[in-house]
Amino acid sequence: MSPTQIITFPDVAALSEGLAHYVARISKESIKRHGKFTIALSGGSLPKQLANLAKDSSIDFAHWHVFFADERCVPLDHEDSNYLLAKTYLFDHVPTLPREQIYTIDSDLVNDPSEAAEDYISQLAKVFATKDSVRFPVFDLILLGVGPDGHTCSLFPGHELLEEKTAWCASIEDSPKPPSSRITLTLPVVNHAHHIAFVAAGAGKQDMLHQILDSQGDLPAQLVKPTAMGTLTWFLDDAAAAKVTSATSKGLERL
Ligand SMILES: O=C(O)[C@H](O)[C@@H](O)[C@H](O)[C@H](O)COP(=O)(O)O
Repeated sequence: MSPTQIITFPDVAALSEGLAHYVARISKESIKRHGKFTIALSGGSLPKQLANLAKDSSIDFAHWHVFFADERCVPLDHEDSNYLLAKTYLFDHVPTLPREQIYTIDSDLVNDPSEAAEDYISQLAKVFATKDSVRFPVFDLILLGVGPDGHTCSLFPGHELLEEKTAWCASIEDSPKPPSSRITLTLPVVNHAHHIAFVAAGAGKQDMLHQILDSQGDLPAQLVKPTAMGTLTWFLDDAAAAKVTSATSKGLERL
């Protein structure tokens, strides 16, 4: 497994710039390699940090296929919707990204999370071939956030969903972070991605990041371990990284 890279930036503005460079690079490499770029986005503070991507005219959004690493079971225009956040900060500013290549939760199924997860698996299968022909989707890039309890996607500490070994997407109806009903990519899907990047900023994440990055454990974010060919990169601002003692490299120097 390739080693984890931890990259730090002086502030959130610099982090967003560095993240945009990184996403643009992987988008180019992926489109060159297989004619498309498959990406999964998280919610929380992440979509706002992607706004710089819309300013990069070298990005070929026409070949993007966008999924959600997790989604809340709410209508797409609800204030809790991760799709709405991504639309507000990114999709509305990139008219070249075809709307049919943005794969959202089916808003008719938000009252039935397990049906919504099944439907999302079918949507994944359209892009990643059928469930029978591939074991797991291999995303070019999955962008993750991390919560103060060490959760990522909608995979929470101690939750039975961490044991899921075969499903591509699963539902959860007892999420400790509201809203309680969600769908989420599973750990095997996350770990099969070519590139996985965590993005975290702010002093409120210092202690959790120290625990995640400087020790071994079974917090959901610690269970994100790319399979053989994958890379794992952490994008942190200095405030979030203040207590991390593992080797870090400085922002754009490395990118
Ligand atoms: O739908 C969600 O709730 C998110 O996808 C979740 O997994 C998020 O990424 C983390 O909670 C970090 O959130 P912040 O970036 O807001 O701290």
